[in-house]
Amino acid sequence: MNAPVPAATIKDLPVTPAAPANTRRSAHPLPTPAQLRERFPVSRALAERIDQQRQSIRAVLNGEDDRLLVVTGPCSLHDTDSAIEYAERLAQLSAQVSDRMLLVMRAYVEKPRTTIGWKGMLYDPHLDGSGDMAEGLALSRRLMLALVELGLPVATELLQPLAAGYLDDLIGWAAIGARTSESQVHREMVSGLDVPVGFKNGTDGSLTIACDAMGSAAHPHQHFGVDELGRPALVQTLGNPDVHLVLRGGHAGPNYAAEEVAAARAALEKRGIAAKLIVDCSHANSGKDPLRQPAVLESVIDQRLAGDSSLRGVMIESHLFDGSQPLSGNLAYGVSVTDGCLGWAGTEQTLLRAADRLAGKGAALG
Ligand SMILES: O=C[C@H](O)[C@H](O)COP(=O)(O)O
Ligand SMILES: C=C(OP(=O)(O)O)C(=O)O
Repeated sequence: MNAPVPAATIKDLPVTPAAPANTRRSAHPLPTPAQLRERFPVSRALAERIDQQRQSIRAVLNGEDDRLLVVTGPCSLHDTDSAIEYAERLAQLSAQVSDRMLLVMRAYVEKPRTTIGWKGMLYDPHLDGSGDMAEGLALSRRLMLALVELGLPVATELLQPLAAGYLDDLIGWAAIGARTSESQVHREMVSGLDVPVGFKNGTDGSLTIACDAMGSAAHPHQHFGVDELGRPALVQTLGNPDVHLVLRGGHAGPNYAAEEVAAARAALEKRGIAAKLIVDCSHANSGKDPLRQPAVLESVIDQRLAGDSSLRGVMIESHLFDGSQPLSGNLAYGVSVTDGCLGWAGTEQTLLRAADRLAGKGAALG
């Protein structure tokens, strides 16, 4: 094995002649995670509350608390007012169902795209393609902080590993999306997070990549990264014990029915991974029709009531109003600008009904 090169020797190495300028990109400095955390700090009391929220989520995922974890909220956050209004309503609803459900608000500021499209508040907060990421980072952190201060845990998808350090002290639960579950870089990042993380199955429906992801993320890693000051760093991680599978359907159709859930459970058990499943009621499980999400949730409740205790949670894409709208012209308040969502009225009714059924008070839909 080669001996490490002493720092002094590295300094003395001849400088490589500058490569021709790359005309295909330009770089614009951004604040570091440390700067943004200092600008929008988490108080000690709030940090303790977030830690407690993570413990509660872990208890549900581990089956020590038999409530249903419900991650619900907009497909993407694009304006502060509607996000705050949603969080206030959700906090009120949470108080009504908290004996049967643990509600967590989706606060997604990064969107993975199949090809191209708006990538979320963090990248383009003015919604006009100007790509003001310095403002996007600040707005995302400020808004997420405001949402947690309203009382409920927040959930987000961690898409760009470099962005995680700006937000990961605020979140109670995170997802790795269907398009990135197979990525080594994302698995390494998750292995160093002190947050429960769900890996989604692939867009083709593959469970294998998510199972592989869980195996990898539960292990220690050494990987390339940046420190709090934005400097290149060797990052050493301990492995994340709180990883689990999110069933979101795939190109061949949904995967939330009892038969597919049993197959997922068997796939995990074969690898010696405890089956803690979350069903995403949206995406390929609803055929991208947001109004079909209640039927998916209903099936999950049926399966729970029939004795399937591996189903620990659900995800719902929900906003103040039904549907979605294109990102052009005057935007309607409280309507998603990415995937279609179930409106608040439908969300509240669906969750109250599910809570009643879990409490043994309601009957299945005929
Ligand atoms: O949840 C959101 C979308 O399904 C995901 O971002 C992909 O969107 P797209 O296929 O419209 O790019
Ligand atoms: C993009 C999302 O999901 P998926 O990765 O399952 O497509 C999402 O939940 O916003």
